[in-house]
Amino acid sequence: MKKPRIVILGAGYGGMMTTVNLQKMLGTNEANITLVNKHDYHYQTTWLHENSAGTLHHDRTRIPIKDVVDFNKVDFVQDTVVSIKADEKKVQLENGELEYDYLVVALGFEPATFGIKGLEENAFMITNINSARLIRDHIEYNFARYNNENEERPELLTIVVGGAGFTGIEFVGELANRVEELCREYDIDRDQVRLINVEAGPTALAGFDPELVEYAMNRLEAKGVEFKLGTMIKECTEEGIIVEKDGEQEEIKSKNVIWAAGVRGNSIVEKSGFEVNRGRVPVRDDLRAPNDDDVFIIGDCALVFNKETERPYPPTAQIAIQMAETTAANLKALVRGSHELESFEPDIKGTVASLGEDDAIGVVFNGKKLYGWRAVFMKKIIDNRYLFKLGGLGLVLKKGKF
Ligand SMILES: Cc1cc2nc3c(=O)[nH]c(=O)nc-3n(C[C@H](O)[C@H](O)[C@H](O)COP(=O)(O)OP(=O)(O)OC[C@H]3O[C@@H](n4cnc5c(N)ncnc54)[C@H](O)[C@@H]3O)c2cc1C
Repeated sequence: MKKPRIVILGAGYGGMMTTVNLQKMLGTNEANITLVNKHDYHYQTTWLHENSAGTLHHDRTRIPIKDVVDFNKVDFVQDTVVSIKADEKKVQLENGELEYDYLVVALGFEPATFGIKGLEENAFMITNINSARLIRDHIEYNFARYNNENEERPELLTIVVGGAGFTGIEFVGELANRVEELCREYDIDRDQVRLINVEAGPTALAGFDPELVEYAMNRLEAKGVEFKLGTMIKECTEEGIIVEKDGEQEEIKSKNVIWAAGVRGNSIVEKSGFEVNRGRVPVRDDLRAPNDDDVFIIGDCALVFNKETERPYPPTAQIAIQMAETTAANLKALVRGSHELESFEPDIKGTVASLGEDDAIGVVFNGKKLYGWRAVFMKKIIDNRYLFKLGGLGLVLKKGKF
């Protein structure tokens, strides 16, 4: 009998964990498993703000796929997905085409710019290893330029971060530490540097416990972060940003604008004809696409509602990893001829946001609040736990945080 072909698109949290689970659950005689990814490495998206700020080298964040995936059991194809032709059960790659019986779409996120003028052209975005390296080098280059210019150009030392959500706050926390180092390195007085965090909503870290938000803002302000809350970015230009608060517009000149205020699912999914809501596919309980029994959509490409609050779960690595576990179990069932599939039940264990490497806030285990070193410690446990699940103790020792 012909073995079913399982194709997994994207080697992020969702794709890697699906692959690693399947390679343990299925025998090589049961299915042909293929993993497709742009690069030959997996990266931890949750560490990209550190790579972007320059507080953690990107090689700590990258993990060669061959170190984790058994190439005797899984075919790895390094290529870029162009489109999914679900009606033909094919995937179009830049350099070829793949046919599948079952497909797992785990292509991750894209920045959402909400139509703000000039943002795509002029702002940097934290999306992958390459964009993180660019942001790090760009900021450092501007600091290096500052004392070599004939006229004073404070915009070289002005860093604007759009968005005070989870990613924006974590990034600003890293930058606050990095700015100190850059000032020492390039003979710059810290007072000349502006690190501005702009947020349209009335508070930073919307949805987080207000006491923790206050703690985070106080700690970051003490490190020199200027918050501009209730402030809309109206436009981003080559010179900086134009913001509006209470009907008043202001221009903030900056050569370092980084947009960290929103994500949507990879647009390949929408362009391939899957129906999306806020850029993500509202999947069925078993994580399959609404009208396709052979396509699972997971991670940041999927939209899953919290049945109690009737609001969508925010896209997180935690959820992507859990979705991968359900998807692998469901694929195993389908391959073995069962049609009784598991429903996905998110098990939110908590959320911890870092404020630089030396501080953090979090809510864990039924609402317990954590601050400072306890939260830092918890964040390391979360990160190391993932590495353990992915590649065992060896990977924790190689790439873990201690
Ligand atoms: C700075 C930052 C900090 C975060 N912190 C946290 C946190 O602390 N906790 C938490 O739970 N979540 C956090 N998140 C969210 C979390 O990273 C995402 O929800 C998670 O990465 C989603 O996993 P995924 O598998 O859907 O996609 P990803 O992990 O983004 O993986 C997608 C993969 O697909 C590949 N790919 C994309 N397009 C193509 C293509 N066309 N062809 C081939 N391959 C392609 C990419 O190279 C990548 O390997 C953070 C996000 C950011 C940006």
